[in-house]
Amino acid sequence: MASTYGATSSSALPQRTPSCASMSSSPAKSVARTKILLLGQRRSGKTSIKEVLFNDLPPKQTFYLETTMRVDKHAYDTVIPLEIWDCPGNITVETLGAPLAQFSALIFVIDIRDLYKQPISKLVEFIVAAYHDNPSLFVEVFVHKAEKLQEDDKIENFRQIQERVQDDLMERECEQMPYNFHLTSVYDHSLHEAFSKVLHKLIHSLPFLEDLVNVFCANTQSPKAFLFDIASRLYVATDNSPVDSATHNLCCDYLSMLNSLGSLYRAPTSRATRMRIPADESSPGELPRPNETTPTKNRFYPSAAASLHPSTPGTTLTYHLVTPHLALLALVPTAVYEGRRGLLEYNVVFFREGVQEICQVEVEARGGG
Ligand SMILES: Nc1nc2c(ncn2[C@@H]2O[C@H](COP(=O)(O)OP(=O)(O)OP(=O)(O)O)[C@@H](O)[C@H]2O)c(=O)[nH]1
Repeated sequence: MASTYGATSSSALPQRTPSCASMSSSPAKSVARTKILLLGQRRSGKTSIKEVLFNDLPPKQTFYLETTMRVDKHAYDTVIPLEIWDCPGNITVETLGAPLAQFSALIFVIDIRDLYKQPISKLVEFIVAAYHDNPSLFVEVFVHKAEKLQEDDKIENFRQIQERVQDDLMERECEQMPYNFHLTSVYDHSLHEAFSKVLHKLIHSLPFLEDLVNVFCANTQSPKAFLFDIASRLYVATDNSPVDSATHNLCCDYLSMLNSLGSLYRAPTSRATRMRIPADESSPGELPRPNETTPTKNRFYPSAAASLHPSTPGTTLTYHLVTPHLALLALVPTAVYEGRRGLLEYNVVFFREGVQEICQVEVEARGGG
C-alpha cells in the first residue's frame, strides 16, 4: 500500500477549529451530556468495551482489567458529548442510583456463550423498566466475545439469545419495546461498527452530516466516505451507500495505522513552541479548551493518502483532518486524486466548514458555547 502524507490548505490547521470534540480527562462540567448505560453480567466484557473504544486499550490487555465495583462514569467528547456509565455486574434498576429517564441508550452486554437464564432475565428486567420509565430509550444488546465461537455456533447462540429475550418480553407483555442485537468482539472491527450504529441514533444533527458526506461523494466521484472520530475510530456519519464491512474495516485499520504513526510524520514546524496560539487570538465562536494547555499535544498531519489498487483505474484511500478530533476518510478514484487534486481539496474545505458549523451549533445547544 503506497502512502503519501502531506498538508492541505491552511484552513486545515486543527487548532483553529471550534472544539466540537475534545477527548478530555477533565471535561467541562456545564455541558449537557448524552448518557449511555453499559450493563451486563460480571465478566461479560463491559469495561473492555469502554476501554478499547475510549481509552485506546489494546484488546489483549483487557485480560488484566479488574472487576468494576461501583458505577464508573466516563466522559468522552465527539460530535456530541457522551457520558458512558460502566456498571458493576450486580447492579439492578433499583440500585442504579439514577432514573432510566436520564439515559439515551442502554447497551446490554451478554457473553455469547452465556445461554443461561440469569443474563436474559436481567436484560428483560431493564427493558421492562425502560418500557415504563423511558420508552424512547434505545436498547442495544451486544452479544459479545463472538470471535470465540465457530461460525455455525455463533449464529445458533445469537439466534437462541434473541429468541429467549423475545419470549420473555412477550410473557411480560412488553414486546413493543424496540431493541437491537449486535454480534461484537474487541478483537475485530465488529465492536466499532456496532457502537457506531448506536452513536448514530444519538446524534440529532446526523442528517446534516450525512448530507455533507453525500455532497462530498457526489463531487469527488467517491464511492464511499466516512466521517470518523479519530481516537475511538467510531464513524459518526457516512454517505447513503450501504456500508460494507470490508471497506469499513479498511478505513478503521488505516486510521489505526495513522494514529500509531502520526507523531513520526509531525512537521518540524509544528513544535509546541511554534504552534501555540496566544489566548487573545482565539476566534469569537471558539470554546474554552481547559485541557489544552499544550495545544499541540495530539497534533496530527492534516492529510494522508494510500493507493489501494496501483493499476488503472485504481482507487486511493484519502484521509483529511476535519476538526481536531474528526477526520474524513474516503475512497476516491486515483484519476481524481492525481488529476483533480484541487477539486478534491476544495470539496474538503467546503466539507470541513460545514462540519465545524454543525459542531458549533451542537455545542451551543448544549450550553457549552
Ligand atoms: N475472547 C474475548 N474476551 C473478551 C472480549 N471482551 C472482553 N473479554 C474478556 O472478558 C473478561 C472480562 O472483561 P471485563 O471487561 O472485565 O468484564 P466486565 O463486564 O467489565 O466485568 P465486571 O467488571 O466484573 O462487571 C476479560 O478477561 C476480557 O479480556 C472479547 O470480545 N472476546
